[in-house]
Amino acid sequence: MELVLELKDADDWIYRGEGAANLVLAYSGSSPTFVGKVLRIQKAPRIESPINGYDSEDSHSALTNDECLLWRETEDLVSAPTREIAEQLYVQHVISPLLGYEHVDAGNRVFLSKEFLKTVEKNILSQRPSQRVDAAMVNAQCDFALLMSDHSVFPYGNLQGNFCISVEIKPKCGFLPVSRFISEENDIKRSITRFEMHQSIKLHQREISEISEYNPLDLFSGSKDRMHKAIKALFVTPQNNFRVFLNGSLILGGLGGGADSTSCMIGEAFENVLNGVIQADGGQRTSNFLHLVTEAISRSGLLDRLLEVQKLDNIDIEGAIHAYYNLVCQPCIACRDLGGEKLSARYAYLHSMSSDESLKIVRDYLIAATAKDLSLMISFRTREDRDVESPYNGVFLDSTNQRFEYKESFIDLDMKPLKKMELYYERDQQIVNCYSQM
Ligand SMILES: O=P(O)(O)O[C@@H]1[C@@H](OP(=O)(O)O)[C@H](OP(=O)(O)O)[C@H](O)[C@H](OP(=O)(O)O)[C@H]1OP(=O)(O)O
Ligand SMILES: Nc1ncnc2c1ncn2[C@@H]1O[C@H](COP(=O)(O)OP(=O)(O)OP(=O)(O)O)[C@@H](O)[C@H]1O
Ligand SMILES: [Zn+2]
Repeated sequence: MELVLELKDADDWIYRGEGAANLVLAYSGSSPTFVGKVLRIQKAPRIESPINGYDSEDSHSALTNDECLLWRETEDLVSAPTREIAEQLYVQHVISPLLGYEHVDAGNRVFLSKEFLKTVEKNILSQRPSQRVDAAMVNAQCDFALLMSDHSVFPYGNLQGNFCISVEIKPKCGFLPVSRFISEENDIKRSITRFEMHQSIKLHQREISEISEYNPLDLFSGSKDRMHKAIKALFVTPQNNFRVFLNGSLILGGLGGGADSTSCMIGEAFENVLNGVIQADGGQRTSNFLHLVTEAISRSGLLDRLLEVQKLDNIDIEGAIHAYYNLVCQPCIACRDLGGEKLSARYAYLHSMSSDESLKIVRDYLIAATAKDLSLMISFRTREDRDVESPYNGVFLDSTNQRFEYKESFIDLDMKPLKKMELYYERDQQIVNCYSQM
């Protein structure tokens, strides 16, 4: 049976957060169908741009012809009647096998009445960050949303008296590119992470107020000490890379966007909120909690799996862009901009590839792009010794003598539009140039 949300349901849905493309609402009512779920609603930018994949004329059509070619091996995806359905199938058939079905929820479609959408948008307006409000609104043309597990709680509610504390990490790209197609001018990319370089342009454009202390290479290093260093850095400079929720309420980081660095006051407030969650004296709870997160992440090995998917980008955008122009059968803008016979010769190899090879490069690049932009949510609750049948992994925190169990899920697994390849190429150059100048 199709689920439909109508005006009468609107007040049960409260603001949980948002990114650039979607608004996420949590359920506060009592219907068993929705308890423990979130609703992910598409947004529409106030200024449309086809290059971002946003084009109202296009938004209800399915994939473009070139995208059908790209994803032709995933048959269902190509025959999907709308782009939204294709995107859901992408998560199911392309991403889940790579990241693990048990860590991915592709969601179920729920229909929304216009009145529901309008009322919800009005109800949550005051909680949305102003820059997100200025950039986009609810997509009124879209009459459905995705109903997904709320990863900041455990399914079927918490055991009595128990809590759920969850951490959301957007790790970004965890490796340095080694592609031979990176030009000499951009050699810096081989030694400085994209994340670090991106900070310069973000600072310059006042998107952030301070440079992050976080280094993705530490998080993905496999060394527990370095992972811990990364988690501590994320805590200090959460930006849009780190959030903590207690029973679904945000207790650290920015709701719907980035957050300023963690001041002493915020740090103290966080330490106080952890009272009753982490059994330690004041002053030690945060530190123990960050150890707990490190322990869980390093045990699970999920970041190794994620890194493998990110590394499907193995020739860098400076290589993949040429394959893109092969695929769309257009003159290569990258070769045009690079100019000079010597440079063109370097890329001639890419332009002489078979169409299957070009397709594979671009497909892998776009899958990697999803993996570089997703977030990982890890939720913890205490485990009693008697909970032996629990389906979740356990972790023991020596310093507090507490046993926890945790589950890990990936969110934000959107398919990136093929057209975005051009933007990726431009952005890559901008990031390197800005970093080099500063
Ligand atoms: O390119 P990046 O690294 O800036 O990533 C974009 C993200 O910026 P970030 O650097 O994480 O602050 C950006 O995040 P914010 O809006 O900055 O929170 C989006 O996730 C964007 O994806 P999409 O356009 O919503 O599909 C992301 O775009 P994609 O590159 O993943 O397509
Ligand atoms: N299944 C979920 N369970 C709990 N919280 C969620 C879930 N999905 C999303 N959220 C919350 O909502 C926020 C926005 O969701 P999401 O990242 O999917 O938006 P987006 O617009 O696609 O992001 P981006 O800007 O990266 O494209 C997340 O940062 C997270 O805090
Ligand atoms: Zn080229």
